[in-house]
Amino acid sequence: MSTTGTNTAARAPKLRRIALLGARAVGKSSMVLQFVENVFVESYFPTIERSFTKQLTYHGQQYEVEIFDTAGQDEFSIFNGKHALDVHGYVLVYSVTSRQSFEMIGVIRDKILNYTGTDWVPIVIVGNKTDLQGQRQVSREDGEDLAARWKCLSCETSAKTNMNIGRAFELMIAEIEKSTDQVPEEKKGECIIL
Ligand SMILES: Nc1nc2c(ncn2[C@@H]2O[C@H](COP(=O)(O)OP(=O)(O)OP(=O)(O)O)[C@@H](O)[C@H]2O)c(=O)[nH]1
Repeated sequence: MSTTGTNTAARAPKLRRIALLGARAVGKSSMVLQFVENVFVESYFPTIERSFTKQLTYHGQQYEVEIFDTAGQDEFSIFNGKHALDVHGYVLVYSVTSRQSFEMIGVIRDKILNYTGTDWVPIVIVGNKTDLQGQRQVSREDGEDLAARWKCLSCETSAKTNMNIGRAFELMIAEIEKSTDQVPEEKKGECIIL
């Protein structure tokens, strides 16, 4: 049976670019390393900026996902052209053991919205380090309530035990697809310039 152009296009991997942003040491690099290379490293090396690529299949569609692991932010970090990334979606990571890191994702989201001049961008909120239950400062409900307010998706993860790491990236793809479904066909695949 011959393959039509449309079917071929449907099977071609879609390129999706994702940036991980959050406070220092919340586990952004650990999440990416667990997702891409299935490893967890206990030692901490502050990130400057790295990118990784991984193929995944979601709802029968192949994706080539380019992931930008960014340097940890604090309230004084300048969010400007230095961090300029062409991305489709943002994974905002906090640690469930740090209230401050939870508050930081609000600061980062405001910077993204200011920078893009929009009131909504595809975001997934991720509360990492759930294996450290005794040190919790942010409840699951806090994360869910924030996601409801921001109209985005959220989940909790542990990069250490590999809990929900794949799911966090799948939710990001889902959120991006939700947004690209709402734009005309010829605009699909275009990126938001951050
Ligand atoms: N227990 C536990 N430790 C974690 C988890 N994820 C990361 N860590 C540890 O937390 C520390 C910081 O992890 P990184 O992945 O380097 O954090 P980061 O957010 O990339 O840090 P920056 O580069 O400063 O932005 C490291 O010592 C990790 O081993 C987790 O899920 N559970």
